[in-house]
Amino acid sequence: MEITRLGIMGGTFNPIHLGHLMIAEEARQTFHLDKVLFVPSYITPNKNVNGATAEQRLTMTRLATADNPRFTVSDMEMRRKGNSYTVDTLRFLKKLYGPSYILYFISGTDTIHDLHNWKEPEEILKLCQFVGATRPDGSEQIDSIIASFGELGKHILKLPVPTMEISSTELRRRIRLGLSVRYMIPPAVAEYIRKNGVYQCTTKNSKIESKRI
Ligand SMILES: Nc1ncnc2c1ncn2[C@@H]1O[C@H](COP(=O)(O)OP(=O)(O)OP(=O)(O)O)[C@@H](O)[C@H]1O
Ligand SMILES: O=C(O)c1ccc[n+]([C@@H]2O[C@H](COP(=O)([O-])O)[C@@H](O)[C@H]2O)c1
Repeated sequence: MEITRLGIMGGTFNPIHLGHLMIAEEARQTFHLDKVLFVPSYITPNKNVNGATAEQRLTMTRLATADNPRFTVSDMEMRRKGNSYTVDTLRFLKKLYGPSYILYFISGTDTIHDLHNWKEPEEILKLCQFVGATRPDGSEQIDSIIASFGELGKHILKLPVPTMEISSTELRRRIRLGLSVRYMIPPAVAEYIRKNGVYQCTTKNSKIESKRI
């Protein structure tokens, strides 16, 4: 049986940035993934999402990944609607592709810290290898979280990556204030944001805030 290693990069991607692309590429290389599927969430559980529509987040994800032949985007969570639970996405992919596919869910360490609060975390670890990007200096303590899952903890894989202090929250703030986001997001995404006025709040307060900078 020929094995295919499929990476799944789930995220709100509000907007997608170089931190996301970098960890996906590092995971692809380290775990010899054949492909990485970017899956923008429709509704991220327990997260307030504002500033861009689901459709815009999907479009930006497509623009950001278009130049990498190993990256593709799926709108499966958008089509499924409702809360985008990772266990549902993994079950769907496992059923679609069968046992010849090994699934690698790619995430940041902050995600690993929260994994116990997700829907059916043990089931998630049965369905995939759960990759957690960590700081290269090893300063993050995720061993106790790995141990807390017992035998299933072996499905959590540490991936040391260069630290990139970029977040979508900070990017939305910068865009609102008219600050540069160059070298933080792909140029095609920056262009889309500019043309469509995404995240550019037009309220009186934000104009006042901009003037102070
Ligand atoms: N700079 C980064 N380096 C490594 N991993 C990251 C980075 N930014 C986000 N991630 C990881 O990418 C995944 C998707 O993240 P998400 O789309 O929520 O982006 P975010 O920048 O964390 O967003 P927000 O600031 O809105 O919370 C998560 O698992 C998160 O841990
Ligand atoms: O399944 C869950 O319970 C669950 C809870 C929180 C987040 N997730 C998924 O984790 C990914 C990253 O989420 P976030 O909050 O970092 O944007 C995204 O694909 C979410 O759908 C999944």
